[in-house]
Amino acid sequence: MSAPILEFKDVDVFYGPIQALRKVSLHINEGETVSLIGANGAGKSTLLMSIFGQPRAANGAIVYRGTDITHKSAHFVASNGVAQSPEGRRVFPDMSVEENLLMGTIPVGMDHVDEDMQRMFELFPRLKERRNQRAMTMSGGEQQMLAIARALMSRPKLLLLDEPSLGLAPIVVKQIFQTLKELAQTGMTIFLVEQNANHALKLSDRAYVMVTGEIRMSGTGEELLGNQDVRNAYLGGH
Ligand SMILES: Nc1ncnc2c1ncn2[C@@H]1O[C@H](COP(=O)(O)OP(=O)(O)OP(=O)(O)O)[C@@H](O)[C@H]1O
Repeated sequence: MSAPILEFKDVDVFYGPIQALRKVSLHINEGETVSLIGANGAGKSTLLMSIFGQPRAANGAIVYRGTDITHKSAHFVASNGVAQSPEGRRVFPDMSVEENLLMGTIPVGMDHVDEDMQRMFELFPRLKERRNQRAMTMSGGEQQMLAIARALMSRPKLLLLDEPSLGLAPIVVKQIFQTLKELAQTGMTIFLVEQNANHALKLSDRAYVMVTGEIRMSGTGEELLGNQDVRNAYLGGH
């Protein structure tokens, strides 16, 4: 078993008087695909954003590659190999596909930009066809591909994905998850936050279930897919 690349140790996060994360402990090993599933408002996005210190953990520790990053800046975390495809994609609407991809190099500089852009176009051929198109004119699925590719432009050691299936048609979700599977097979470490438990659990080596800010269950993707409580709560009982 490889070493954890990321660990949460008893992390509490508050928004004013509201406690959004409660004593959260979890870990992600190098090369793993791990997902965090849970309902609306469970705290999944908060957990991802707390890796960048926004919001900051009030108690506990977040450790990345052996360094306590609990009080580090978002810039420190990003320039040390963590990249995120945020909830709602947040592509730069007036910029072209290529310009959006260039923005992804900001944390690390442009030394490998041509090579990396080619790599993104191989992973997402649809982006190659649309390289000069403004992001705002692209479909939701294409924007999602762009958000993932933009994150990959910094050559992350850990890729965070917040709800990549959100608002997309089932066939597009299938394509996105197929690409994530290919990415995982290259050895990329992926931490995925999803409401679409079915796709997330099928893709993942391991997963955690979050309910109102607490980790309630964990196991392999397969174990959780077969768990009746998980099926009732997140898979429509089937
Ligand atoms: N900026 C904020 N200020 C106050 N409360 C917040 C803020 N952001 C999130 N919360 C609250 O924290 C809790 C967790 O929200 P969070 O967005 O992390 O959940 P989530 O599981 O990602 O849900 P969703 O899938 O709907 O995004 C919710 O009760 C939410 O209302």
